Amino acid sequence: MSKQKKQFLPIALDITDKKILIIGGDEDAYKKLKILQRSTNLIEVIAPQIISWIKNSGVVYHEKQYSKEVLKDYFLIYSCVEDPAFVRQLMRDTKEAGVLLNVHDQPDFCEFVSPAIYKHSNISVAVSSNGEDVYESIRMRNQLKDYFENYQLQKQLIAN
Ligand SMILES: C[C@@]1(CC(=O)O)C2=NC(=C\c3[nH]c(c(CCC(=O)O)c3CC(=O)O)Cc3[nH]c(c(CC(=O)O)c3CCC(=O)O)/C=C3\N/C(=C\2)[C@@H](CCC(=O)O)[C@]3(C)CC(=O)O)/[C@H]1CCC(=O)O
Ligand SMILES: NC(=O)c1ccc[n+]([C@@H]2O[C@H](COP(=O)([O-])OP(=O)(O)OC[C@H]3O[C@@H](n4cnc5c(N)ncnc54)[C@H](O)[C@@H]3O)[C@@H](O)[C@H]2O)c1
Repeated sequence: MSKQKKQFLPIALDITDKKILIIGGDEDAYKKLKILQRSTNLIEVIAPQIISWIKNSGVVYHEKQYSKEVLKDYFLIYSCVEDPAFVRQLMRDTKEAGVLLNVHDQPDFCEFVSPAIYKHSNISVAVSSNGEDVYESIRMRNQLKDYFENYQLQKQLIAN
């Protein structure tokens, strides 16, 4: 039987005073951290080995293995670990703890996916392909970014 296609709902979540956990401490985790830092400072990282870029980014980090007891302290979990056995266990743990999980670059395992975002003051434009074509999302976000930046520029020119 063919697998049912996933459906993702684009929404905007209130993350005020809510901590986000990134599991994994390599370059992928760093990229994810930089994206999340555009929206919040309440991010923590856990991994047995953490690269210095992450350590120097001002984030709270825990240089140790993840264990499921930590999940209750966080609102969202982003995993940047490749090991499939680890991911399978993490999916069970997050389900049990009732916390939402994003698995970096693996839509089949994601309970939410990250859109490509353009943010200007209070306006956010978020593009998602329902987890199907991230390159198209990034391309479209970049086009929208150009459009909005030109629009801002034109407004400034008219005002002066
Ligand atoms: C938008 C962004 C947000 C973010 O990550 O926060 C994001 N990916 C970004 C970058 C990026 N991703 C990849 C590269 C190539 C370089 C590299 O390999 O490193 C780059 C470019 C780069 O890193 O510069 C590879 C990739 N990504 C996924 C797959 C698997 C697949 O498609 O099946 C593959 C392998 C594809 C292949 O086969 O080649 C999957 C996902 N990536 C998503 C989001 C979700 C879908 C969103 C949607 O619905 O469209 C989803 C489903 C899950 C998730 O991760 O949430 C962020 C842009 C940040 C920004 O520019 O602001
Ligand atoms: N079983 C497998 O198939 C398997 C397992 C591991 C890695 N790999 C492959 O090996 C390559 C490189 O592996 P890698 O070591 O860079 O990837 P990795 O996914 O093991 O590690 C990525 C990051 O996650 C962290 N991490 C690993 N286990 C963790 C845990 N229990 N708790 C918290 N953080 C943890 C690491 O410290 C690292 O920072 C990848 O391409 C991957 O596909 C395959």
